[in-house]
Amino acid sequence: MASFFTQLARRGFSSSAVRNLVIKHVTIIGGGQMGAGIAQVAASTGHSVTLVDTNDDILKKSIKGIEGSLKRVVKKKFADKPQAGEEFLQKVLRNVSTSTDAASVVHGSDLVVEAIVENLKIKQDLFGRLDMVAPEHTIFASNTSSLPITDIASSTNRLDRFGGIHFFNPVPVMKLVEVIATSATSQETFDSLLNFSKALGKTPVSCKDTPGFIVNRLLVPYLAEAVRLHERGHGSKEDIDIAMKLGAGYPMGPFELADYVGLDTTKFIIDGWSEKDPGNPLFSQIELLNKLVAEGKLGKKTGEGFYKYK
Ligand SMILES: CCCCCCCCCCCCCC(=O)CC(=O)SCCNC(=O)CCNC(=O)[C@H](O)C(C)(C)COP(=O)(O)OP(=O)(O)OC[C@H]1O[C@@H](n2cnc3c(N)ncnc32)[C@H](O)[C@@H]1OP(=O)(O)O
Ligand SMILES: NC(=O)C1=CN([C@@H]2O[C@H](COP(=O)(O)OP(=O)(O)OC[C@H]3O[C@@H](n4cnc5c(N)ncnc54)[C@H](O)[C@@H]3O)[C@@H](O)[C@H]2O)C=CC1
Repeated sequence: MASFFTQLARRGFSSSAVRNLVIKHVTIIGGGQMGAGIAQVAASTGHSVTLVDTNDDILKKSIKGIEGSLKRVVKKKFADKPQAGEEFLQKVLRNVSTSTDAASVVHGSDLVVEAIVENLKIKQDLFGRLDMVAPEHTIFASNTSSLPITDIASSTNRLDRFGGIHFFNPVPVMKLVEVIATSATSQETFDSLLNFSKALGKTPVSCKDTPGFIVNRLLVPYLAEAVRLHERGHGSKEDIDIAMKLGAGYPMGPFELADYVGLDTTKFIIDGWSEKDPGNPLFSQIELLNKLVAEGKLGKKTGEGFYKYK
């Protein structure tokens, strides 16, 4: 059945008539680490989710990943009730459907969350196409790590219904969501994204549309400096990782974390920022990172990055 807001939109009410959209159906585009994690958490909290990627093989892998991660959650949450745990798992999986054609599934969506490759042009192309077919009331949001939400939104005609919703990896575990408003994001859209984040059991913080928002503006220079410190011969990867875990209390050292995030995504972020701010030494090229990415060593997801995982 169409949601209340879909019905409103069909009757010609624009988003400005809707004070705070209650999000029920979510389309998530990109079934990689982040998209699959967001889909899992949204489905676990009773949302109906359509997960989109470029082909069925990737989507099968995404669903398998969601199932594996859910099993870890269920094992903990339903430790004394395995039958109830199994029922919960099956119910959550039933909340997720998949598609390789975003344009054909967004018609029923209250919210589209994009979690595809960190490339401005590709994100703009996607949202530009979806803007033509999505209902009036549908909110668009990007999970970008580093790109300006304003630039991504510029390919659409729904600047008031466009914001950033930045999750952290692994999504089922990390409690934070950064909600980003551009100068054109309406208060209704922003509130809907904040409430959606809370409905997922996360703690949202409000961010401006500035490079890296809050967390990555602080995290990226730290990670980059860790590699430079190593390149200068001032510490082994292993010692730097141990030092930051045992000395600063971080759950992962910088090299472990970069491998976990993905070195391709890491390189997209550094390249994008150094292009925008070429003189800034914080974002200068990192030879070791470039070499690993050129060799297809993208971190944990490919079995090797700074470390080996096989
Ligand atoms: C060096 C290169 C420099 C280049 C410079 C440029 C860098 C640019 C990079 C920018 C990156 C930007 C990315 C971004 O936008 C934002 C981010 O997401 S940053 C990443 C944030 N994440 C973290 O910091 C993660 C830190 N790590 C951890 O918190 C833990 O290590 C982790 C939870 C991942 C694993 O914990 P650990 O104790 O090691 O392992 P366990 O297996 O025991 O797990 C603990 C606990 O958590 C549960 N769990 C783990 N993973 C999942 C999962 N996928 N699904 C469900 N549950 C999971 C597990 O079951 C355990 O639960 P218990 O209750 O303890 O049993
Ligand atoms: N990896 C991380 O730790 C974090 C990443 N992010 C951001 O989330 C986004 C995704 O990152 P990951 O999930 O790590 O990447 P990933 O590489 O694991 O997954 C990206 C997925 O998007 C798919 N894809 C690419 N183009 C597409 C298109 N046009 N239509 C549909 N699907 C498409 C790919 O096939 C792939 O499955 C990026 O913008 C990244 O910056 C945000 C927070 C943390």
